[in-house]
Amino acid sequence: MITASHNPVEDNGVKMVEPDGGMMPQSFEPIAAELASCTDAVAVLAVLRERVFAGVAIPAPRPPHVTVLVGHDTRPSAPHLLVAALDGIRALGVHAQSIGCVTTPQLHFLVHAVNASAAPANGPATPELQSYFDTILGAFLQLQAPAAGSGAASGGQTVYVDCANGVGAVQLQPLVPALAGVGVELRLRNTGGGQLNHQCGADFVQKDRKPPSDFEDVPAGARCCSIDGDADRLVYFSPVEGRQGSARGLMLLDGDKVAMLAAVYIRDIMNQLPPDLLAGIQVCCVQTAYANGAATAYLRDVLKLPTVCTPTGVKYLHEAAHGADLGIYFESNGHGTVLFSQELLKRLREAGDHPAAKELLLLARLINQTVGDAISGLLLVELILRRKGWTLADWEALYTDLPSRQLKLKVADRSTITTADAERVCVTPAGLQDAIAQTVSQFPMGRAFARPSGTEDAVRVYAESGSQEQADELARRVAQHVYDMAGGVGPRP
Ligand SMILES: CC(=O)N[C@H]1[C@@H](OP(=O)(O)O)O[C@H](CO)[C@@H](O)[C@@H]1O
Ligand SMILES: [Mg+2]
Repeated sequence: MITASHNPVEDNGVKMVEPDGGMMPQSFEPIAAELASCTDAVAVLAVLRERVFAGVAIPAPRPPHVTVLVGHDTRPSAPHLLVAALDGIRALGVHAQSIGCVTTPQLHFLVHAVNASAAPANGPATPELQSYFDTILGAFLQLQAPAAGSGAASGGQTVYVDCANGVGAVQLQPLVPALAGVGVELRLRNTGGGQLNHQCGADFVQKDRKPPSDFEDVPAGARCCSIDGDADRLVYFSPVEGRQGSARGLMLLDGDKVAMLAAVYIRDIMNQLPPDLLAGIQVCCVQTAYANGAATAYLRDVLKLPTVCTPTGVKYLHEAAHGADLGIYFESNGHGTVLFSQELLKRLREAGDHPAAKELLLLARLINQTVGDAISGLLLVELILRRKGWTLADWEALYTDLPSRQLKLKVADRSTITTADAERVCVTPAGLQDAIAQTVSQFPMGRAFARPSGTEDAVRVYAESGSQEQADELARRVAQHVYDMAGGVGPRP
């Protein structure tokens, strides 16, 4: 998948999808990093010979029935990178096929689907994007029909969608008429007229806490959501009038809130299943250190669901969620999904006509099982809110986020900072963790950590405390410790 996701339009990159539709294995990361830093074709070939094709001729004998599918997002650099990618794959003796401008999760879904379906005698099945909509949207339409006599609300609902000027603007189109038919009016904004991810998109909304561009006329209190440039992240929000002429703000329902909504709903359905069906079935919610402390407390104290904390990055969350029969994982920034194990699906199928079992089986179709998916996530949220008859305010009221602050700073060499305990504790440089802990102890409900970013040359600091001012001050003081003890460069925070 040729995309740089939520990053600026001038960036581009590659996400690799495994034959089962999963993410690139971590063991390939060092090789991918070497390939990415090659400066010419000779160097690329050398890495391929030594690290990938060790001992095999290039081009290798063409493997029968092997096809590499290539998708891309809306970046202007996509067309020439697409040609380069297709040429490169074919030069290795492998069949390559472009499937055009698709979302990252659609590509994951299609790769999984072609490999999971029985291959016809003359080669693998042809990937059809329609199968994605048939599965995900089809399941939504079946699920949204309220059970007879349930009295679930089915009134009209308008949802403003910030498409980040990315591929979601194209791929959400088929949903518009389908959802209109069941009383949900999607109004797509930032559909390509402006710059990709600039002042818009899930990353902007979640980090800057401001309504995106092209939302000036959207009324305060409206139901809105925002996806990122390759449509694998989703956050909900509602514009809030600024006080006395100040800029408008927003009520944010981030990935943590999406996870809790999904957890509440799934727990309710599971409670309707016969207990023996669930014997030995493990449910797990996976979060990172960035999950708001109030969300973690809600999981533990109200939902009483087991939770796991992993390092930042969906590959870790996905892996941990796979370890359970039902794994719910979302990063606060809106990337995540709900995974069902084969064992759970088997038991649900065996339960025959049990309404709760049928509902969970449909949910496993509605929810993209390969990777976090903004389109599938939007349908999941709309389904749950409709089923519960909830507004965004009802959803937001599940728990109250602790005020938090994220900031980043530069140090000479961020690898001098190493962490443990899912990045919540600094191991080196010596003394940094003690300094952070000492500062945190002075703040009510204080929690803070610092970690080197995996994607940027920066150290990220996260803090939460009883008030916004305290969270801001705690983050600043932790950043000062990092600056002083880990070789900060530029102005001191
Ligand atoms: C705090 C934060 O949002 N970190 C992001 C960011 O990782 P860093 O390692 O923090 O740079 O990019 C990752 C890839 O998109 C995403 O998975 C992760 O959640
Ligand atoms: Mg993305």
